[in-house]
Amino acid sequence: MKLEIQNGKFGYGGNAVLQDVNFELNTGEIVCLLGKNGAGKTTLFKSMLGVLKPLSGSILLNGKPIEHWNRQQFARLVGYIPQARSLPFPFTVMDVVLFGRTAHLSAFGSPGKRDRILAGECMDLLNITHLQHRTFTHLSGGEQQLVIIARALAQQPAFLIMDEPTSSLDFGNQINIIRQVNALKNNALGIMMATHSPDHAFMCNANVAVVHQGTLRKAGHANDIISEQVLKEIYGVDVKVRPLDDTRLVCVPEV
Ligand SMILES: Nc1ncnc2c1ncn2[C@@H]1O[C@H](COP(=O)(O)OP(=O)(O)OP(=O)(O)O)[C@@H](O)[C@H]1O
Repeated sequence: MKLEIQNGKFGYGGNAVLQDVNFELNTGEIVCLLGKNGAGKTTLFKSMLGVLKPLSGSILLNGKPIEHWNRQQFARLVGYIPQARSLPFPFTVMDVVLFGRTAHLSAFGSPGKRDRILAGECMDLLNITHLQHRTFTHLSGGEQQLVIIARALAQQPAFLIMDEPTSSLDFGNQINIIRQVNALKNNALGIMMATHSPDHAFMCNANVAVVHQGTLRKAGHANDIISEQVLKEIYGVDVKVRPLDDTRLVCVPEV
């Protein structure tokens, strides 16, 4: 399956944030999206999800424009993990994770035993089973983020769009999410993940796309794209890119 942008121009009220965007995400692929604050990563995601109408150009899911997809069918195939923020969900954690099953239920259906088992498995993967009876709004920001990720996993989409999923997580949970992302890729999901840590792209052996100067560019493997020069150009800081072993590179900022 393929999620594709053709000649996309995206923005607000007629003002373009990004233009000349051509891109494709395939199942079984991880693309890490880099770009400085305000570059347009969330704008790109909102456009790919059909929440923000493109100023021009097309977004296609399996060759069909996304506006022609039935919303429930689209939601079965494309999951979204928004940037961490306090969502007003006065529900239990189990209920929030079960919301991920909504697109799979019939019009008036409610989640059944299989949905609850799946929700439980997703919570297990993220080590949050002990939170299942807690009220979502009473959790810490990082705990809420893990619940939102579990909800997206319960959706069992073909594509997962993740907007800085690790930003509010402690070091251990960040690594757990990166491991989950790698496992999902092996299960043939297509994943696009915005991150402010270029090392995530090395850890995921991912492809990289960069939002910079009003467009999306440089799609290729992390080892080919992420260089000291590119990081200086994007973030304006000096970073050494060094081999950790035969295959993996790491970023070491100069301070
Ligand atoms: N609803 C909106 N109306 C008008 N302009 C907006 C709106 N949302 C975002 N913008 C502008 O679009 C630009 C891109 O914002 P966006 O949120 O896409 O950046 P980002 O790359 O996700 O940033 P960050 O890394 O800080 O999350 C910014 O200049 C922002 O001010």
